[in-house]
Amino acid sequence: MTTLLPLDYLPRLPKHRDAPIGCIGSGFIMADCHLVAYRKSGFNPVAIASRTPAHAQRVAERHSLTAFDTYQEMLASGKVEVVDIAVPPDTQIDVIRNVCKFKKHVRGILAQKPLGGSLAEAKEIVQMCRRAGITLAVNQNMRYDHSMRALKCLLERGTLGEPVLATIDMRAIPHWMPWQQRQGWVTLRIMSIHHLDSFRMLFGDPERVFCSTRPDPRTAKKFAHTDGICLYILEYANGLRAMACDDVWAGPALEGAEKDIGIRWRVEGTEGLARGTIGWPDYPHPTPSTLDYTTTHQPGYWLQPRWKEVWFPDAFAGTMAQLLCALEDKAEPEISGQDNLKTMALVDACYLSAKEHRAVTMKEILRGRAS
Ligand SMILES: NC(=O)C1=CN([C@@H]2O[C@H](COP(=O)(O)OP(=O)(O)OC[C@H]3O[C@@H](n4cnc5c(N)ncnc54)[C@H](OP(=O)(O)O)[C@@H]3O)[C@@H](O)[C@H]2O)C=CC1
Ligand SMILES: O=C1CO[C@H](CO)[C@@H](O)[C@@H]1O
Repeated sequence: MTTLLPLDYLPRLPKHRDAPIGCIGSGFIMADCHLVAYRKSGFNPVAIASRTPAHAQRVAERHSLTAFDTYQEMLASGKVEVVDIAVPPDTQIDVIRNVCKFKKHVRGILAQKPLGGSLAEAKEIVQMCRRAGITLAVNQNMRYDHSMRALKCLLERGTLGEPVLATIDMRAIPHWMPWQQRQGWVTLRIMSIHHLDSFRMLFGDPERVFCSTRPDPRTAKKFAHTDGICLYILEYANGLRAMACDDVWAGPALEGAEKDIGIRWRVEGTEGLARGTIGWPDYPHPTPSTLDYTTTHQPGYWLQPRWKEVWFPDAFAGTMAQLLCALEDKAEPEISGQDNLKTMALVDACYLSAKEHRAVTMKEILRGRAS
């Protein structure tokens, strides 16, 4: 008989959910994901401001918030204790610098990924928040994808034994954001950052990375870039190898050929094998992530737990919850700004490895050599 032990695939929620949240930015991710998840979880978003007041007003009406013409006015109102930011990465440092001026009222900031335009900027953001006494968390929300959390639970229980080989195979076309063009980034700092961060959450920090990239033929028609299709291998001291193929081209699927879109992952351990999918945003159809596993502890079966929650928007409850819990516990958030510097460093290691066609250690990047 198969026994399916319950897996902890949901985030820990704070005891009190009434900390007033002020939102900065009113684009896709704020309007369709953060705020939807916060309302579902009983959190307390109260206000919003953006660059264009009419955009903030529109989202305020949809989610029953007070709109302010500028985020400085919102912060000066004294009504906000937690600030949720979703603006383009190259504008995030200035926004955070200004939020820190309101340290009298603001206790926590949830910043979007990537934390800054570079590792150096991310370090500055971490220092600014520390000096202001504000708790900084990062919205690296793939860590709260339900299949990733369930997988982490299996690893912690030893169901898979020692991890030997982990792979992520992404064949999916993200929505492009206009600010990516001025950065010249397509994949590593936008999408691979989730996979690199998830590998860190699951297995810890690797020693070095080998990365190879090429332009994505579709996006190359819009702007020059190097990091379209990205392949990378992480080497861990204990022998584990983690590898990803982030193919945001995914073949000529938008040019008339059939689509084969999705993110698949697999972890092979000495005592078990897990495989799964990350539910790719497919509005209006919710596509939950999946997990199947088999283990020598219960031979002869695939176990297939399922759930109804989806990565977008439900995982955004987790990233806000980790900040609210940290404020409640007076502790560091699970994805603190400080922790996220290592993910930013890993992204830089990938850029440098691809540029110089060699292995790059995390130490080399953390010591100061950036791409
Ligand atoms: N964790 C995740 O899974 C995801 C994270 N993201 C991240 O979220 C961020 C935003 O992405 P997304 O919503 O898709 O982008 P959009 O381009 O849709 O929205 C960006 C928003 O930021 C506002 N804005 C721009 N500059 C400023 C500024 N200086 N001050 C205040 N507001 C500003 C814009 O204002 P306005 O419209 O008012 O002019 C707009 O509302 C990015 O960093 C992206 O990487 C995005 C998708 C998923
Ligand atoms: O972080 C991200 C996660 O997936 C999205 C899917 O459209 C991306 O656009 C985004 O940047």
